[in-house]
Amino acid sequence: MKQSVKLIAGNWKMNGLGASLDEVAVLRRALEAEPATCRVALCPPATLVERLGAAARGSAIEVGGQDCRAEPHGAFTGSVSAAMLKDAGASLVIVGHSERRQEFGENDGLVAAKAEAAVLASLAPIICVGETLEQREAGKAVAVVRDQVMNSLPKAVLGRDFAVAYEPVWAIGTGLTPTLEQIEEVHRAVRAAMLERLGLGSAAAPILYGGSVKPDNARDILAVPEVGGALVGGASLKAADFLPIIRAA
Ligand SMILES: O=C(CO)COP(=O)(O)O
Repeated sequence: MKQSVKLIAGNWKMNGLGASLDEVAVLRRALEAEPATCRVALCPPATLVERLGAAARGSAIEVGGQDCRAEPHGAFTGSVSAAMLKDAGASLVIVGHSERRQEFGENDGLVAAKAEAAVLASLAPIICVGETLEQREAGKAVAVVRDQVMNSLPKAVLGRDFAVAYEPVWAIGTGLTPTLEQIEEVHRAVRAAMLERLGLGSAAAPILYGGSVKPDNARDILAVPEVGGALVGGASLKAADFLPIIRAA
């Protein structure tokens, strides 16, 4: 199923201080001069969500968080709830990024709970899945990703704004990408799993590709069937890199 409007989301990870908002101003001016034909979002560190929201206010740039706690509030030192991100001006939140699955031991059940918390707070979750290099080399990529989709998507996303992001762990920050055929194979499997899990109501939710998306490969990747956008790490930090990816959508 071809999506009409793609979503290009930038994940700044733990990069960016106040000065990075200059890049947002550059991006904003470029998009005001020539509007994007896709949705554009930036997910900065939590400390910058509010300021980035202010810098982007009135523009087409949406703001997102990079993670949220599944619980609405409580004694969870260092955590941020979905409602707090919403209150700070976010409209989206990434959940289940492989860096959190690996470094913080987050499993599919927790990711599903976070995605549910996000929709309850009226945030659109971007739910991440993806295989490790070991799993791909063992021929298990499709099975692993299918399993993650079946278990990381709560029923609560049905009828809501949400996206799934396929990010092969071995492609993140490495400059390596799967072939276009491999991307298509996994994206088709993700769509099939979404339909099996959630039914036809999930057909409009985009499936983003993430992992070493750059200005020079974005056009080809975004033209692959079932690729409904991109989740961009390193190349989202500078407007000069992010803008060509937006233009390729
Ligand atoms: O993890 C990613 C986005 O969430 C991808 O990061 P890179 O684009 O830097 O490979």
